[in-house]
Amino acid sequence: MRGLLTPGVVARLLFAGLLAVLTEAAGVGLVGTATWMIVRAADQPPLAALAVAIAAVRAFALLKGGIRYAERLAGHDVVLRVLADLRARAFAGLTARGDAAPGGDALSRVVSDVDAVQDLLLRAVLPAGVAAVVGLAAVAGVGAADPRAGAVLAGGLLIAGVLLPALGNVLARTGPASAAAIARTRGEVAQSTVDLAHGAAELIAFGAMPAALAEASARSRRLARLEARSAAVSGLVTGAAALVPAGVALAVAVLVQGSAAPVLALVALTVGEVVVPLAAAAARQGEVRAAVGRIREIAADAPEPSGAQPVQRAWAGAVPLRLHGVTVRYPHGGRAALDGVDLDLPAGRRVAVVGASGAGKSTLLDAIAGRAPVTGGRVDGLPEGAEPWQVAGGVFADAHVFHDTVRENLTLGRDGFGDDELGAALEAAGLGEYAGRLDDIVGEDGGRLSGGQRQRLLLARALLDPPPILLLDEPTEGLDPAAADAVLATALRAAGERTVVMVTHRQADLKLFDEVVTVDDGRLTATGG
Ligand SMILES: Nc1ncnc2c1ncn2[C@@H]1O[C@H](COP(=O)(O)OP(=O)(O)OP(=O)(O)O)[C@@H](O)[C@H]1O
Repeated sequence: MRGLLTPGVVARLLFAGLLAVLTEAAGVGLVGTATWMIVRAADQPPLAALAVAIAAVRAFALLKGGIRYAERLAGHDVVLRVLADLRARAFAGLTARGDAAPGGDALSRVVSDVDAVQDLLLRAVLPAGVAAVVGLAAVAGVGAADPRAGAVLAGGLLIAGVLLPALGNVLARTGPASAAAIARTRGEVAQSTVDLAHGAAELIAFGAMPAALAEASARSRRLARLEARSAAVSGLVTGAAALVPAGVALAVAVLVQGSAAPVLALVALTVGEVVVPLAAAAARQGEVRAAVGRIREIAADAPEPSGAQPVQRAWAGAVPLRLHGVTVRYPHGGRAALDGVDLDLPAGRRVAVVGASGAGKSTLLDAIAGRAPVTGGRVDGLPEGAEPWQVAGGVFADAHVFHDTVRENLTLGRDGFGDDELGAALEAAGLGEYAGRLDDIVGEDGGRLSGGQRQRLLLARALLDPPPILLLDEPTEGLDPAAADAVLATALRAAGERTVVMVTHRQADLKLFDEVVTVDDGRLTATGG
């Protein structure tokens, strides 16, 4: 994953791994010393003969707990840093793809796929590294004390730490409950949950809720069945792996003679337990790998972070723009939504855009604002160093109202707007009654506002810091004719000398504009003054 495993991250991972190795080593030391002490105590020696062992047991027990705590802190610290970075990239990647509203499947996948990376690091990469180091050291140590015991331990570790995880991995990748089938079904469940939540009112109004619920429940049950099968496979493999250390301990106890037998057997048991979780981790690897692949693909679209301070204000000064043969073709659309459009927008021009529904009016505004995929022609006039949104923007057809305060919906997190400026924007949009209620929450997508108030809030957002080219897509939709006239008049006054391009279906608006252009099937068919 590009740039994710920086030297700093790798160093932190290695540090967490080192602490994990020390924790396991302390655990093995604790078990070995305690067993030796118990065996030795059976001979009833003077207490002084056990003093060192007693001190060592205490020291190992304290060290194990202490280092385990530090290891958890270090491991989670590095993983949470990686996840924070990855999440930012994934969302930047989604934005760069131009998915204005990614579906429930895409959103839930970004969340769960990022969590899968956590699983990969914390449950697979770190434990596998730790198991390899601890296993090799233990085989060498036990082998030095008794070669046959060393060989049995090595065999047991290979079975529990390599063969059974490999088997779990293969089983999880094939068969009806494969990771891919689970991921697909989980995506379907996420999508239907989002649809149910967002469309509940319509589904109830049309009496379609029972059918939609039945379909969503069937999908959930299918997912539960697949997950149960997959859990059974991983449970069997993990169970088998858990039996191996016990078998190894038994074999060592039988093979080794004398007082070393219990010590080596229990050490083998403890070391064996270090590799047991690998089987479960490996059974999830198919799913985790698929998730990591998807998130890598999304994050690859993210632009490199520039490190520069974000620009927060609109471009100061007039900007004339000119569209030359602009063609827009949406990725999944059939024919061109805009087809070879020429339009001159000298500074201060007021242009009304009319046309039938679906003709391409909103797409024209999006092309001017640099939001639409322009596949042919060009838009000239963007000043050097200006971001497209600084030059042209306003009220778009797909504008979103955030489940936040009036203030946040106006500033969208940009700093430096005083309450007086916010109040003036609200007044200019005909929503003066909210000037004293800037901290009121407006509900999800403006659900606590009327349709007309929601529209005026979007207009106020556009008028707070208007760019040189103000784009308004039916800004007075939802208002009665008298209110629409009044709001448009004050909004145009607030726009001052700026260029205004406005989509409207209202004949009454046209007299306020220098030019009226008609869009028909993606083409500008007529212009009039
Ligand atoms: N994101 C998109 N992906 C694919 N096709 C799209 C997208 N947005 C718009 N279209 C298509 O482009 C064409 C023009 O749509 P546009 O929204 O510009 O029309 P409009 O004139 O603004 O319509 P209305 O008056 O109904 O808002 C339509 O055929 C529409 O289906």
